[in-house]
Amino acid sequence: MDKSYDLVVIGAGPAGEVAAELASAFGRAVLVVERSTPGGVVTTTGGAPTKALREAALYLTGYRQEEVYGVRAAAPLQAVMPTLGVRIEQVRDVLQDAVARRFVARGITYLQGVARIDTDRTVHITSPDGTAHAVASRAVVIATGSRPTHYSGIPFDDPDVYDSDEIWALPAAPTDIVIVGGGPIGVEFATVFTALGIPATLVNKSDRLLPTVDGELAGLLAEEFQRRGVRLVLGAGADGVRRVDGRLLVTLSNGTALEGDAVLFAAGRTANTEALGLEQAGVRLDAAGRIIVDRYYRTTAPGIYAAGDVVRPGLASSAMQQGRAAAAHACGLVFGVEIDQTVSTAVYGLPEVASAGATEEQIRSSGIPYAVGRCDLSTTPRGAIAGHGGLLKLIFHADNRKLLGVHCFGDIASEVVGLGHVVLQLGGRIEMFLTLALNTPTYNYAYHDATVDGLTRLTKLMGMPESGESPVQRSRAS
Ligand SMILES: Cc1cc2nc3c(=O)[nH]c(=O)nc-3n(C[C@H](O)[C@H](O)[C@H](O)COP(=O)(O)OP(=O)(O)OC[C@H]3O[C@@H](n4cnc5c(N)ncnc54)[C@H](O)[C@@H]3O)c2cc1C
Ligand SMILES: NC(=O)c1ccc[n+]([C@@H]2O[C@H](COP(=O)([O-])OP(=O)(O)OC[C@H]3O[C@@H](n4cnc5c(N)ncnc54)[C@H](O)[C@@H]3O)[C@@H](O)[C@H]2O)c1
Repeated sequence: MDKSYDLVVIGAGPAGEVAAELASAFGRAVLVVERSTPGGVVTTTGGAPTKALREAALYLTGYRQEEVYGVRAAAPLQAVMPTLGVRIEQVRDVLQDAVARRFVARGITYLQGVARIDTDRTVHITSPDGTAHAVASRAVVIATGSRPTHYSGIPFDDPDVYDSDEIWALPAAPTDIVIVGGGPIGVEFATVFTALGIPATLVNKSDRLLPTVDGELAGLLAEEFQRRGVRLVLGAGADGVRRVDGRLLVTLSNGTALEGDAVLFAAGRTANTEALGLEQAGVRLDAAGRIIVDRYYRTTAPGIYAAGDVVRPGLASSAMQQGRAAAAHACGLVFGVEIDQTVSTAVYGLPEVASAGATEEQIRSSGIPYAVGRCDLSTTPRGAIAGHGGLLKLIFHADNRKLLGVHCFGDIASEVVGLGHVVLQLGGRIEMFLTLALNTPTYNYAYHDATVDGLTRLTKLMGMPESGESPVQRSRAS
């Protein structure tokens, strides 16, 4: 045995990093094993590179500024493509270096290699040069993440059929592209290709985009995509891809087919559980191949925990919360066990779509009486200056006026929902926004107008209930 640790963390993505840092902050001896680079998917093919790509594509092509200023200071596509690659590498380097530095600063031992767990929580590590290590640990956190799901019938070995890991190796701009999957990945890549002037078709099995997002915002995004020339094919699944006369043909469940120069398949992710020795270690998987955990992120094997995408592919934010909770329990710490139950998401489309809390569909089906306040962002000083519209939508309980959900469609929507997220966490009422001297011009000022709108609608409803379409929905389930 090379050494003994209090905690061995397998995987240096967001879940693994925060698990390690919490345990180390409380004086535990921690080893992180990572087969690739520090930072996980967020820094290699996920959150940071995709947003860096989007931001660079929008900036270099002047895409969203043309309709505001009437001129487009765009660089030609041939010049833009290499610049995008350079920029993404810079962002990756900054973030991977930052994670590596944090490990050093926090006294966490970091070892590059592939890890496998043995029966007695011994972890075997094979370094890139083939050197084998074996370490003992009081506890192990598995944070090995996920990868794109490959479905049978989809020829991923074709050089022009990509998943969201391989798309980064695109050698040149395709003449057009079919994107399969209308979840966050499909929406974000449709945004990038459209900004670059590459015709994109987006196919989604579900009859709407972003099935987990508030329907009103998903509808606004679909309208905006169509206005900008994205071809949307909703309610049809892609069941095959083949080559016909040099082009790719994507066959759909509705009997039709779509043609493209390239295909991006972005329809879900699969947990990385292979070759970890889980079976001999006693760690059980569910039917979808994900590690089964309890509320403390304990697996079915004593002293072995799992967190992040390997438990359920989701967001970096929730992966971090789970990693912290797992490490806290593994090390007997009380700090950090609580998980934020407010669902919060941000998808970086055209424009951003972000939410915290319940959607209108969820609230309606729960039978809670609710009201909605809206603000058209183009009517706020900040929106007018930017020249871009959008929507801030606040949903609140009609009886006690507690905020239930906040949804935003517009520039920096991912930042704007933060204020609502805090009020949701505090269990605050909608009028809490009126107690804040919200700075202007800011997009956050829209909370003021949306609150006044919501209260006005609520008062009208309470005072004079009437049939027909009402801005305030009183929907008590029978
Ligand atoms: C294209 C894309 C965009 C995304 N955008 C966002 C976003 O904007 N916001 C957001 O919140 N989330 C986003 N996500 C999701 C987010 O990236 C994941 O939820 C998050 O990375 C999960 O963190 P994790 O630590 O569980 O796993 P990962 O980040 O996948 O890290 C797991 C690590 O474990 C390592 N590993 C695996 N097996 C072993 C082994 N046997 N031994 C050693 N190391 C191993 C891997 O190399 C990897 O580094 C995006 C995902 C994708 C694919
Ligand atoms: N900004 C963000 O937060 C962000 C960005 C990218 C990815 N992610 C995360 O990464 C993970 C993967 O994202 P994703 O978009 O691949 O998956 P997803 O599961 O969120 O969405 C996949 C979509 O593809 C559709 N689909 C499935 N099979 C299909 C088929 N054969 N034909 C057509 N449509 C099909 C589904 O109906 C669904 O709408 C998610 O957990 C997501 O939260 C988050």
